[in-house]
Amino acid sequence: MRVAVRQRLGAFRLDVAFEGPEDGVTVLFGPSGAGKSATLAVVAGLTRPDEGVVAVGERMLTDTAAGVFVPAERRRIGVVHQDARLFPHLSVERNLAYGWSRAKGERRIGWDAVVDVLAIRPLLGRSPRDLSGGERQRVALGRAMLSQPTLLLLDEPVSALDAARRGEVLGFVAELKRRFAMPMLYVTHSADEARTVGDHLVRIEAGRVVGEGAPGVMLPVDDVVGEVVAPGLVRVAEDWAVGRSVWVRLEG
Ligand SMILES: Nc1ncnc2c1ncn2[C@@H]1O[C@H](COP(=O)(O)OP(=O)(O)OP(=O)(O)O)[C@@H](O)[C@H]1O
Repeated sequence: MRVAVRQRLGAFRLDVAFEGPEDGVTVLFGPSGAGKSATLAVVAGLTRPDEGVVAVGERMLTDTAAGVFVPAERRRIGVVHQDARLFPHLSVERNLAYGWSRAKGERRIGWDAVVDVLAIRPLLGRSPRDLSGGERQRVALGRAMLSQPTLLLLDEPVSALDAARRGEVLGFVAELKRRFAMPMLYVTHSADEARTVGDHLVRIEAGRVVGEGAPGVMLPVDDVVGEVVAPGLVRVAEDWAVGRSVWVRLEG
């Protein structure tokens, strides 16, 4: 996956460029207002950048210089939002069937495989209204996967859940990745989530990429507790200090 776009949104300027693995999770993380949603909208094809490219594998989705812009509904991108957005009047099974029916061409991702990986078989006859938040997110993941996406966008998919459910759903995301090798773009403001789920982390602030790397290499120290040992120098716990690049925000 490759994203390199510029877009002016009122007074805000988005100017981001990053690449992510074709069979892993790229996490876009950063504070509120950094431009995460604006980037997702460009990738999903909901907005057109002023300039730049969005590509998944060999497939060019946006290329302003070449006049390429694949409309959102033909991008074959699955999206999971913070709130599952299931159809409340349809059973879990029919919600999944909706995703399945949206697939075009060959179905590489099987119905039973998805249902089993996400452990949602016992829920098939239920109404989304009777599900817990974590269960709803699992069904939303299933519906998105069954539409046979070539890219899965996860927009703060666990932000509305409590800590225990969060871990559980993140485990299912990891399992989907393992089972169905595909690119995923995961947006969050949480450094913790970024480390847990990401293969490649992209930190954005004020519309720009300020650092990227593998979780073991890059240390997104949003929430670090450290000791200021000299102006501009903060010592953090030893086991934190494994990375090449460390972000430390100094206060005062
Ligand atoms: N259509 C628009 N017109 C003007 N400004 C916009 C538009 N869309 C987004 N912005 C601005 O761009 C900035 C980035 O917004 P964005 O929603 O992408 O941030 P974010 O990182 O997703 O934040 P959050 O974590 O709060 O969702 C914000 O300052 C926002 O007000």
